[in-house]
Amino acid sequence: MQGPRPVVLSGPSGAGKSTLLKKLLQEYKNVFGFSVSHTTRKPRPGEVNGKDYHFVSREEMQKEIDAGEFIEHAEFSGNMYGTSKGAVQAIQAQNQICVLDIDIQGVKNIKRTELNPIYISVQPPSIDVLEKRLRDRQTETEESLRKRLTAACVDLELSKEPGLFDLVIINDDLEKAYSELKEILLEVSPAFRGSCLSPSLRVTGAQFCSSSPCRKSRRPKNPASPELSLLGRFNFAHHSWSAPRHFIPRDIPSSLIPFQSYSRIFLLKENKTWSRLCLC
Ligand SMILES: Nc1nc2c(ncn2[C@@H]2O[C@H](COP(=O)(O)OP(=O)(O)O)[C@@H](O)[C@H]2O)c(=O)[nH]1
Ligand SMILES: Nc1ncnc2c1ncn2[C@@H]1O[C@H](COP(=O)(O)OP(=O)(O)O)[C@@H](O)[C@H]1O
Repeated sequence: MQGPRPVVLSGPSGAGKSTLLKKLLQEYKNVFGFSVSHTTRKPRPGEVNGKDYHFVSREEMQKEIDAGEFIEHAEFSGNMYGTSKGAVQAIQAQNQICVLDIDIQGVKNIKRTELNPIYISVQPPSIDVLEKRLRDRQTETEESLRKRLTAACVDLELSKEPGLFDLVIINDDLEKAYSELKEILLEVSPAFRGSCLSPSLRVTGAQFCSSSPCRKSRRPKNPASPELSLLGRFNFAHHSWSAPRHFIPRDIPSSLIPFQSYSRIFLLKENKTWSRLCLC
């Protein structure tokens, strides 16, 4: 699989995955792409075939699974769900960060593949709150609500397995949970961090790059801005960073210190604030 590292959001039904994802996809339209799963469950009012899910029959889905077209699939609450290879490839072909919303069985199955995503668990503050949210959502029958609550208890127990998730978000206050999600992604996804730089910074960087040959590891003679500094260089041969410390002014926040996915890191100071500009 190519492209930026995908992101998996998992957690009990009703925990708030779709709500958080919608906000993320809305705020960062061309940065993230949603992996549209297949399911045999019936569409809910407002759900669009091909956008929310590919709604298919059990026979159709089984046929495609047998043909090896799925990365993973699972049975949840009496229906089949699965991620097709095509769903992920469609996002990666656009160089977007692919986001998957899958259950805990899917997480375990994806771990056996080479997809290598970042695993985030979204959890409710309590089972009682989860039940209330699911009831208020008005999408479930009493029977499917019961099944989801039972599955939620299993999910919350299994998700305690050390190392299964990279991070857990407790979705109590929505805005707080969303901020946490963005912070986590900024921390762990170089592709997201790169996309958060303002276009003006990127343009400055491009001009800067053209006037400064990529092979040179010293500070360029004529930087586009006197406040633009080369922070570090990744040595692909030794897989190590060289960050000449004397280039780093004291007021740079530690969150801007080099990350191993870039060959060069520049910093730009604008309005007294440091921004990182990453160039490969
Ligand atoms: N394994 C797996 N789980 C999926 C997939 N798509 C959705 N799910 C999970 O299936 C569960 C039920 O999804 P859904 O019926 O949309 O209900 P909701 O999560 O309560 O909105 C959720 O936990 C989803 O994360 C998939 O492709 N694979
Ligand atoms: N932090 C929150 N506080 C209150 N309600 C929330 C919160 N997050 C989500 N919800 C609501 O809870 C319900 C379940 O959220 P949803 O995103 O559909 O969960 P999931 O996709 O994990 O099944 C939705 O009606 C949603 O509007």
